[in-house]
Amino acid sequence: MLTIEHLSKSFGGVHAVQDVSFTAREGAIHSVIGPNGAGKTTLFNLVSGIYAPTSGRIMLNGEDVAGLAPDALARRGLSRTFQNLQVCMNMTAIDNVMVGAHLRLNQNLFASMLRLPAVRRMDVQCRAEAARLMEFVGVGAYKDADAGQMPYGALKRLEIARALAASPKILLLDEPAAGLNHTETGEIEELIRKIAQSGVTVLLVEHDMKLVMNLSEHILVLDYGKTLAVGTGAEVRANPDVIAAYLGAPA
Ligand SMILES: Nc1ncnc2c1ncn2[C@@H]1O[C@H](COP(=O)(O)OP(=O)(O)OP(=O)(O)O)[C@@H](O)[C@H]1O
Repeated sequence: MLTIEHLSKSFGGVHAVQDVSFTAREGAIHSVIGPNGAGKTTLFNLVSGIYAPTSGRIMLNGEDVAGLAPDALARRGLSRTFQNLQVCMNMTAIDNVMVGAHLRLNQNLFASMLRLPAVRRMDVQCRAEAARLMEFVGVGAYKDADAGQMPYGALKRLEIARALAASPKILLLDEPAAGLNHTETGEIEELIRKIAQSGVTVLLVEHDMKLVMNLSEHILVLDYGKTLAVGTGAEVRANPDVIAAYLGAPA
């Protein structure tokens, strides 16, 4: 479904991602881990169309999508969340989720301005779907709330609902547990599992190792922009290079 081939990205003299290859299996949960500055965010930004690669290919369902903009990728079934919340606080929670659906829907501006019946019907459907997704991620109680009234943990879930509103086949989650307490992290773990069980391929960047190890079928470890190790949780945990990179000691 998603294959990254020899992907590299440099910023001037900084080689943030160097010759990274990776394949995501449909319906599975994959994680990208590595010490600070390893290149995880850059890799996510490449895959989600925020950066164009310096070299390499990003194949999504057989098409090279490297350099396509995020909205073009959303229409091809790839959406993401952000490490720092990208929720509009002056909008209602449900309107935030509906923004995600509009990435996918091909709305004619003229028809929208005239509020034609077909547009109104689509709006009603879109709102119902957004409400369903809010229930799915566990923030159904905030359907009528302004986003600004929601606690941080609920906003993290709201952002996931917005990404799901684009009906992705592959979902990139950038540090979904950042800033969450132990209980909330456990709940996010359950939610991510539920998303994968619904058939969505998940790609995760996360610093919480327990969450990564509990969830991931496959892990890519980056260090200084390069692939340090790949494998299952047990494999990467036992890898002396990975241990050295995290502890800062020679293997
Ligand atoms: N826009 C940019 N311009 C210049 N250098 C950048 C840019 N983005 C990232 N870098 C550099 O690329 C390297 C990889 O950074 P990146 O943010 O991808 O790492 P990371 O693994 O996500 O780190 P963290 O875990 O701290 O978020 C770092 O050396 C960083 O300083």
